[in-house]
Amino acid sequence: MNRTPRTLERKYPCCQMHSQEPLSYEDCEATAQWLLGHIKRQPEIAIICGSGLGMLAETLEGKQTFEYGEIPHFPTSTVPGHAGKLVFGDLQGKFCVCMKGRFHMYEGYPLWKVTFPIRVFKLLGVQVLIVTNAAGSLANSYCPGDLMIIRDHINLLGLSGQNPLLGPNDDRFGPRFPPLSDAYDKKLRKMARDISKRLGYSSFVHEGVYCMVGGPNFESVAEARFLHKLGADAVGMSTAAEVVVAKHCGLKVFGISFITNRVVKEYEGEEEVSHDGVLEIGHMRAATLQTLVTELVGSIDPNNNNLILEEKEASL
Ligand SMILES: O=P(O)(O)O[C@@H]1C[C@H](O)[C@@H](CO)O1
Ligand SMILES: Nc1nc2[nH]cnc2c(=O)[nH]1
Repeated sequence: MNRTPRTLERKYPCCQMHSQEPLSYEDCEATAQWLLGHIKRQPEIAIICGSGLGMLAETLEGKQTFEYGEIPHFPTSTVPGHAGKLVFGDLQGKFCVCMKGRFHMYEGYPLWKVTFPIRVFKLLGVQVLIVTNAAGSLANSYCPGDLMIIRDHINLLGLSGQNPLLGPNDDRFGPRFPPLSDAYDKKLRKMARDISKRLGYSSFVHEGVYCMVGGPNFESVAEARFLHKLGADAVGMSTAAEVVVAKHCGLKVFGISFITNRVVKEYEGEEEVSHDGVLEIGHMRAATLQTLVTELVGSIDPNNNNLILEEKEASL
């Protein structure tokens, strides 16, 4: 029985999504074909811009921009700091596609819808996915404004049965049981560490474990302590589901978190986290993340299995 009242569906289109079947391979192909009919060539690298980090998309050269609403089957962004635009253009000589705004489960979208763009990117010819997000720090040594290269993730939703790959598997995307032990590409992580060193960023660039929770509330003190004990260094409301789908369809993945706040782990503390605070820190220090991602894109050879541009290899 469909329990979503029609008036609610009209006001919040994302409520309607719950009553739909997951989008098929053919739907993804239709979206990819529509985009290929509008862009000059196939993108090699996709970048997902997290909360408040969309300015990176503005640095692309020869930009072509599409509102999510005009792209067949695309959901729409409902969160401040997520503009809802897909931007194609050149970055460091690579043709890239940037999601200026992503989708979250707390907006009312099922995870297969949240991750739909990843499969479209694969069908567009993308080989490398760069995911960025805003996250709160659990590790005591991290400060707001720091960056964390994602070494691994804890997909708390996945562990509790909320996975974008639930349901019949379409082998054209990938295997029924994809391995996730090497989710965040080792070479890309090393490249990012080396670039951070060269840029003088080492003191505020960490490498750690990201935990995805459902949100939209920020953590209680007991939850924060629990996640820290589990081994998470940072927590956010995105990314892991996107990475599961990216690995399932064979993309190479690099992930980086922008630490916007400390997650409160003490009952005596005065700090309180807010989305406005997250956006404010994001704007203040977004340039450093932008520089690091731009340099990384410049060092990647998406067509080389080794991923590293030969002339850059010597300088790293
Ligand atoms: O899209 P991301 O993961 O960057 O967004 C984070 C998590 C929440 O959506 C929001 C909280 O302020 O920022
Ligand atoms: N869950 C969660 N997501 C965030 N996104 C930015 N900061 C936070 C945080 O403290 N917790």
